[in-house]
Amino acid sequence: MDIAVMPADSTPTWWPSPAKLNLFLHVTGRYDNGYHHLQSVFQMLDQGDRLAFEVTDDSSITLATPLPGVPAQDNLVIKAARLLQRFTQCPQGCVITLDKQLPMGGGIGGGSSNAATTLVVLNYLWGCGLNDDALALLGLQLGADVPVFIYGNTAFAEGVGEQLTPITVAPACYLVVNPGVHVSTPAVFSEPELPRNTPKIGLSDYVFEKTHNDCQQIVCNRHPEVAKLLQWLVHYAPSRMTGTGACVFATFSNEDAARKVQAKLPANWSSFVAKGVAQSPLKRQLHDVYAAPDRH
Ligand SMILES: C[C@@](CO)(OP(=O)(O)O)[C@H](O)COP(=O)(O)OP(=O)(O)OC[C@H]1O[C@@H](n2ccc(N)nc2=O)[C@H](O)[C@@H]1O
Ligand SMILES: Nc1ncnc2c1ncn2[C@@H]1O[C@H](COP(=O)(O)OP(=O)(O)O)[C@@H](O)[C@H]1O
Repeated sequence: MDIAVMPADSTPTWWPSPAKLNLFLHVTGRYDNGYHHLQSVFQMLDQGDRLAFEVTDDSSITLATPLPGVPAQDNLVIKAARLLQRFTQCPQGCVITLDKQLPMGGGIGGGSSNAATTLVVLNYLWGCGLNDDALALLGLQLGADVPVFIYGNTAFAEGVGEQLTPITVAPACYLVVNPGVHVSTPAVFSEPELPRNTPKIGLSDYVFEKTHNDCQQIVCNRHPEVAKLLQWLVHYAPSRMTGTGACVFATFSNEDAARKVQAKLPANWSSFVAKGVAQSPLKRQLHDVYAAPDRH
């Protein structure tokens, strides 16, 4: 799989819904409600899905492009649109088109990003007037990873991933590989052997080599294909699993180097190459739209 760069000027207006990587993921404790206290760096990528929105005068919300295996009422795009409509009592509705490129359930945040793009763009198109903090709070009801996509910055994260501080990391190009196995996030977090006491680090202490992903060993034990992929990739570049898996990323200083290794990948592993960006393409596009002189 090779994901095309998202155009900002095609018709209909496409809105980016980028992927993320967890450059590291430490589990530092557990809340009373069972959720885990995490530390992570969310790296925004320049590649992802894209969505288009057509506003309607009635209140119906429709997804024109259903996802195989995901009933419409469970699709995070529909859930996000309904949540915003209910919260703001907006009388308008919409028809949404989702161009799905990212593998689902791979730890690269596709569903959460789709929800965030829906909240951010409908807030603009419906004229709801919510700020990012309000949208992030709404988004958190849909998933722990939604707020980072609302703010759209590469960020150091704490809490369940909602306490975010922008961070500057070294420019890099990533080869993201999908081993093709499905890993359940709740299953990983309910594993008795999951390390849950990793000492906290400060934002300024973050160094890739001195951090790790606490979920990686558990996932490798349960899914040998992930372990095999990691063993293959580390031969070429520093590599790590993202989130609760199953995707794995290898880090390169430039696109050519990433593409050379991509060309050597065994055919059973799909992959894409993406650049790390400080600000998500969604936020850049939104900024341009708000800055346009003819906006109504
Ligand atoms: C851990 C991360 C890192 O990015 O994994 P990935 O999903 O990206 O792989 C995410 O924060 C996941 O966020 P998200 O996928 O939105 O998770 P949610 O729907 O909120 O939670 C799914 C389930 O995971 C567990 N969970 C999730 C987040 C957290 N901090 N502690 C938990 O224990 C809970 O059992 C929860 O019911
Ligand atoms: N719009 C959507 N895109 C992707 N997955 C979705 C969407 N709506 C609901 N889901 C469900 O959410 C699950 C997690 O999706 P995703 O965010 O892609 O993975 P992850 O949280 O591992 O990065 C999927 O397996 C799917 O069942």
